[in-house]
Amino acid sequence: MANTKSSCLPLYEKVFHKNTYHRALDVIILFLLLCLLFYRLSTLKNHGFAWFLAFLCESCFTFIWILIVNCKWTPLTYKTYPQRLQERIQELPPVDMFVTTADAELEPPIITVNTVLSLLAVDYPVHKLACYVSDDACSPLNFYSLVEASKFAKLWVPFCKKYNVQIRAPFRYFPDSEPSDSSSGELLQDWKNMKKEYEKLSQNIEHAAKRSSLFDLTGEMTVFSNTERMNHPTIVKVISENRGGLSDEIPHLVYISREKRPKHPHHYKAGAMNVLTRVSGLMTNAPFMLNVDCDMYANNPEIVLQAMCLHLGSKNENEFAFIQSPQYFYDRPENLCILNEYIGKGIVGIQGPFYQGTGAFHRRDVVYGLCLDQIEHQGNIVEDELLKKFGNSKEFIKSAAQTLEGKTGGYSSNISRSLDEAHRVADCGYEYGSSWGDEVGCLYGATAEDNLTGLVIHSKGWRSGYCLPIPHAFLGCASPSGPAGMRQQKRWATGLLEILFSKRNPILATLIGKLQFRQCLAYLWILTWGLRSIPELCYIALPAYCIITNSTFLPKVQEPTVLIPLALFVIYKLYTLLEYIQAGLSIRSWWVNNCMARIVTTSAWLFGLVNAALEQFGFSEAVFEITQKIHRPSDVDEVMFDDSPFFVPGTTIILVHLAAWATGLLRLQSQGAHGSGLGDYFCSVYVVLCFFPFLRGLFMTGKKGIPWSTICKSTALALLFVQWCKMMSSVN
Ligand SMILES: O=c1ccn([C@@H]2O[C@H](COP(=O)(O)OP(=O)(O)O[C@H]3O[C@H](CO)[C@@H](O)[C@H](O)[C@H]3O)[C@@H](O)[C@H]2O)c(=O)[nH]1
Ligand SMILES: [Mn+2]
Repeated sequence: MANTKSSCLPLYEKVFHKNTYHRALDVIILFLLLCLLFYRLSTLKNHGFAWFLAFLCESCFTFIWILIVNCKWTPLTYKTYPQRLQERIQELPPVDMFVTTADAELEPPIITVNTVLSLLAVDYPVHKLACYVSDDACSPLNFYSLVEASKFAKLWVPFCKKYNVQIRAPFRYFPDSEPSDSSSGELLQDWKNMKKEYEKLSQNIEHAAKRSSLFDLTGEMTVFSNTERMNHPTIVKVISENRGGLSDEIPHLVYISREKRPKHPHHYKAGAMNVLTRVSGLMTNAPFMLNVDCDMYANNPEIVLQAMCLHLGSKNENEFAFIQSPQYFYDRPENLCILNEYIGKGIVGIQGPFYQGTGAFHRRDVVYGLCLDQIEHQGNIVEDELLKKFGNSKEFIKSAAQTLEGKTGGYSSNISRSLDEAHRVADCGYEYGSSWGDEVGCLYGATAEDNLTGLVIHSKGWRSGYCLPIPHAFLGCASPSGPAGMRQQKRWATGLLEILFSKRNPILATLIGKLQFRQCLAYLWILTWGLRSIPELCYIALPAYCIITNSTFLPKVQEPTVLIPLALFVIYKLYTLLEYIQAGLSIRSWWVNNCMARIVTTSAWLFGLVNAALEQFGFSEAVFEITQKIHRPSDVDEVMFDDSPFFVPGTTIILVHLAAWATGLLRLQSQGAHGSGLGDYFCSVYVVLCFFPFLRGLFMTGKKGIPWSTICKSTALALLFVQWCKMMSSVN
């Protein structure tokens, strides 16, 4: 009885967020921006170069603001009811879970192991789950760690379920989970045993890491002998197989290191994802696939149930192509928080969130290229067509046809059976002549493969869903600060521009595809990150330029029109501050992020733009540099320097403004009168405050100090700039 009743209740509901005052503020800011532009335009002929440049920059900012307002306009979230889903337990579909790792040093195996353990232990019938780990490092250490982890998992998973443990990644669970004295003796005993076992596991892995060059490559490990990271055959190993008996308490666990050969492009993460998709297609062929980066452990044990509420809950079960949960970080809880809170939820209300590369539950048939309007005629698929599309594996094609016909793969108790074929589909030549990476799977052609793949799915008319449970679904390591963080931001900026400059760009997708117009604007907001560096850099240089050339780019203090830029500045800053406070963040993190945004835009994104331009003209090739995953101490707000070019723009900006102040002061002494106004000086001081870490870095040593080589380069650039300003002022 309860069953029939529960099957009528919805599995999720839409929650529209009323945001009248956000909208009002958004519109006020837009209005002020337009006033400013109008004022500039109407007074253009009375002013010089600075005025014109300010007009150009502000036009860009207005355009970006329109994109942002569009993103934020109709926020939406979904409320899910996993307990209702659980009451229909027999109907739960299988889910394949993918973890990608690519470097045993930058991505320590213990982190990957924790992610895998958290996935193996989620609240979902174990025999409906399979976990596939792709190791692009081809590291025996990774394999060894996973084998050890699977032994530990056989204790850990039952323990988590027995005591309903909330955080199922042991490295996050143990430090602060000691049961209180009042808890049952059994729990205390079990907890202590588990802790001891986990310590043993991490020690084993640590020891193995220390002697990893001397790994004993015998037995199971012989496959790793004579392998190099970029030159080795496919390795697929079933680490743990769930044969469906009662004693099998953990899901299937499979290790995959796809074939790599020096002359074959491997397409980085996208390539790894496609191999995972094919191997899992042969072994378990679940209709849904979750993928996470190796550092993104499942923080909410209900996450699979939550996502399934969305996938299975819509009336025709065809609403969403994928369900995305936002990225959050355990070591920097505030990072990305604002982005997820306002822009993220806003995009959910348009066509759905972007695919973020991790924390997403994809429908397998959509990944295989299914369009929304093809659902009706899934029945008649010709084998030849399939061969052309999916490559030359009869077995894989059989499974793909099943998927496209909507027949969900049943539970596979014997996955080792498919091992031979699995090796074949993971070979580096398998994709030649097929549609993998082009029409099928994760798409190639941009280092931001996630955005590209999601965009193409949206272009086919699909929507995506958003899963925002409490506690957060997945938590990972925050982006590092300093040079490594800059490299990551640069890769993103480049990768996003690669999409913008490609034939898959959102504008074409709206014109000839099914991408909604507002979703197109949302994509433009993210894809143009790299382009923003130019107006931002110009605007930051403007106050210095004006002070040096004794001109101004703002109305005089006594003119009433000065109120427009003043109001814009004050309202915008207070507005963003309010957003932080509403999200429960501190004023300090608001200020730090405000400064970091300026620094990243003018350095990492600038180099991202240069990089993307070079690629367009064939001078450089896209690479995916892996980001280091480490536990960081809490002084992460500090900007760390090295001699990479990333820190040249910031240092130059500081030097240029200091030079401007000196020029201004000298002029004040000699002439008294002044062409630049208070506004120019105020802006200059504000810029210096934003780039304060660089000012401090000039006088510090070690990682917090700017190296001499950078200072020299920046001084040369700053001198050039000052010289150019002088030239300009003598022309006028
Ligand atoms: O050749 C490669 C390179 C990377 N990876 C994996 O890709 C994931 C992401 O790499 P990471 O260095 O952590 O990059 P991030 O910039 O942190 O990743 C973000 O940005 C990527 C590109 O936009 C997305 O793919 C990611 O999901 C998203 O978290 C990791 O699990 C890597 O192991 C591979 O499997 N093979
Ligand atoms: Mn990452």
